[in-house]
Amino acid sequence: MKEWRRLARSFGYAIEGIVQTVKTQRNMQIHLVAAILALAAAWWLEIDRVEWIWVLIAITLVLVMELVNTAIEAVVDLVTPDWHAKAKVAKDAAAGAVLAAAILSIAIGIAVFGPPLYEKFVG
Ligand SMILES: Nc1ncnc2c1ncn2[C@@H]1O[C@H](COP(=O)(O)OP(=O)(O)OP(=O)(O)O)[C@@H](O)[C@H]1O
Repeated sequence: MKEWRRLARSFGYAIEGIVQTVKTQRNMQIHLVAAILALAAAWWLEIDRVEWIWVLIAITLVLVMELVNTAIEAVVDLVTPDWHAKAKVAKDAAAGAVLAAAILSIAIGIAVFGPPLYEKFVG
């Protein structure tokens, strides 16, 4: 019973981390809006099961990277409020990870939504 309570508490902290990131990080809010639009497009264009998996992977990857980026930013700010070359390396690399995930997501979006959109609007 105690184990279950500990597990539930850890789960609560994880949810808190996600909620806090959504509330404080503008980029996370942009990613969420993009994710909702992608899900709506997936439903509207009736993509198949494998395409759904790719869309869900793309969405999750970007959100995960933004969470990790936020965690790294917080730790760096905690360690050094002053300018530091290594702080720059850490923050820029974390931001680069988000960018790489976002570029992959755009590529997946084009591959999945491109053909059915073309079909719908161009014929
Ligand atoms: N302590 C620091 N030392 C050196 N460079 C820093 C430091 N803090 C921030 N930077 C530089 O400024 C950039 C922006 O940092 P900041 O913490 O404002 O992140 P951000 O990208 O604006 O994050 P967000 O808007 O998601 O909160 C970093 O990518 C890094 O290049």
